[in-house]
Amino acid sequence: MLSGAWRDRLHAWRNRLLADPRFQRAAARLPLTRPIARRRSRELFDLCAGFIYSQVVLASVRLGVLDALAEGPRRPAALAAELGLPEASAERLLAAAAALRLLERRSGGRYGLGDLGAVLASSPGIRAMVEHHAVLYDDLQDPVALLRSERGGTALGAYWGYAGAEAPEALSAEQVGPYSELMAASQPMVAAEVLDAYSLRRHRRLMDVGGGEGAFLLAAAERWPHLAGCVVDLPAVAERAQARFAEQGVADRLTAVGADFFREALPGDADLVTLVRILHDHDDEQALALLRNLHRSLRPGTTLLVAEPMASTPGAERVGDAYFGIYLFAMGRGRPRTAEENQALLRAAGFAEPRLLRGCNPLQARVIAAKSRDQSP
Ligand SMILES: CC(C)=CCC/C(C)=C/CC/C(C)=C/C=C/C(C)=C/C=C/C=C(C)/C=C/C=C(C)/C=C/C=C(C)/C=C/CC(C)(C)O
Ligand SMILES: C[S@@+](CC[C@H](N)C(=O)[O-])C[C@H]1O[C@@H](n2cnc3c(N)ncnc32)[C@H](O)[C@@H]1O
Repeated sequence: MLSGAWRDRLHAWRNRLLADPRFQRAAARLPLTRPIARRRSRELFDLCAGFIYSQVVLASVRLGVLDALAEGPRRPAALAAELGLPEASAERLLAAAAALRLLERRSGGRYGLGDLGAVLASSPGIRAMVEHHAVLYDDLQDPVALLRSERGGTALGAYWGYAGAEAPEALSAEQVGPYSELMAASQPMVAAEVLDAYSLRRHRRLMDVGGGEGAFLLAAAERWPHLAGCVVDLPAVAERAQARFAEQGVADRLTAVGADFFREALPGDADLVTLVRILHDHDDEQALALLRNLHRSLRPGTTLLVAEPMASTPGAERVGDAYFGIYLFAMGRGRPRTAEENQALLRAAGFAEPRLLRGCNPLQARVIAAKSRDQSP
């Protein structure tokens, strides 16, 4: 094993080599290194141009290109009028979207859905996120100013009304509506990952803490019809959940409780508790306070699942460290934690045996299971 100092020397040598234009030209010419050189230059180009790709995705979603092509391939001229675009603009957008594999060129000058476009067209959750990113775009206009600023005071912080609120329990229906809708739209992707990672067969009662308008609880109850449960969230959000349960005719099995999860006692009758996309919203001190408050409410042996995207996840570093790292920074509080950091927080709050579950796709969430401990002295 190389020591840290030797590894640093090796990296310094590699970086000098990579920065040398003669090495770059030679690597691009040699048949053995050419594929690597091309891949690296494409990767760097993509990092520099990613904002344009994102806007092509946004335009395709907003103009309804994907919906239109979900019905079958079309020519640009035929699509232009429907999209409300001049023909030349439609051609430019369709060619860009095809290069990004949202679309594919088909025979006779037509375009159809590409493989990535087919997934995007089928997912209201991803589309809602694409639209939502407009809020973050404003805050990222000057990333250096954002990074130098005191955290808070951003458009994204205002969007997530509870972030930095003195009295989150007083948030109004108007303040919680947009984020609750966004969370509900994107929840199916997360719920699938969590429910595939952990079987609820032997559980009877699920409490989803910070469960929004109940989308995760509904997905769990649909997969496991024997299950009853409740959502705990801020009063204005719990009202939305209650209305949803009534609308779906499951209000006898699923209920909603309005409470501040930092300060109030939570119902203690569940044998499974979930925190889905919750802990990373909060700085360490608050996350620990939440876990401790939760632990106080639970019977010993209750299972807790923590599910959220995590930092340093092999193969999903860009999601955890880059996307959610910057997203939560702009939001004004919280950070993506590694699985190990989340496990340490759980132990510090009194939970035992935290273990990372095997999942299918860590992009949406990784899942940690732990148990509440006996708290009697
Ligand atoms: C021959 C054929 C047909 C195939 C052979 C090859 C083959 C097997 C291909 C597989 C194809 C396939 C099934 C692909 C599936 C792709 C999927 C499911 C892609 C999913 C993509 C998901 C995305 C892009 C999700 C984006 C989510 C975002 C941006 C979430 C943001 C969340 C936020 C902002 C949350 C905020 C909450 C807060 C505040 C941080 O707490
Ligand atoms: C990022 S959302 C996650 C919602 C849901 N678990 C999901 O994954 O779709 C965070 C949730 O925590 C709730 N929340 C924030 N602060 C809270 C507090 N102090 N007490 C109760 N709920 C709170 C919010 O209202 C929101 O529904």
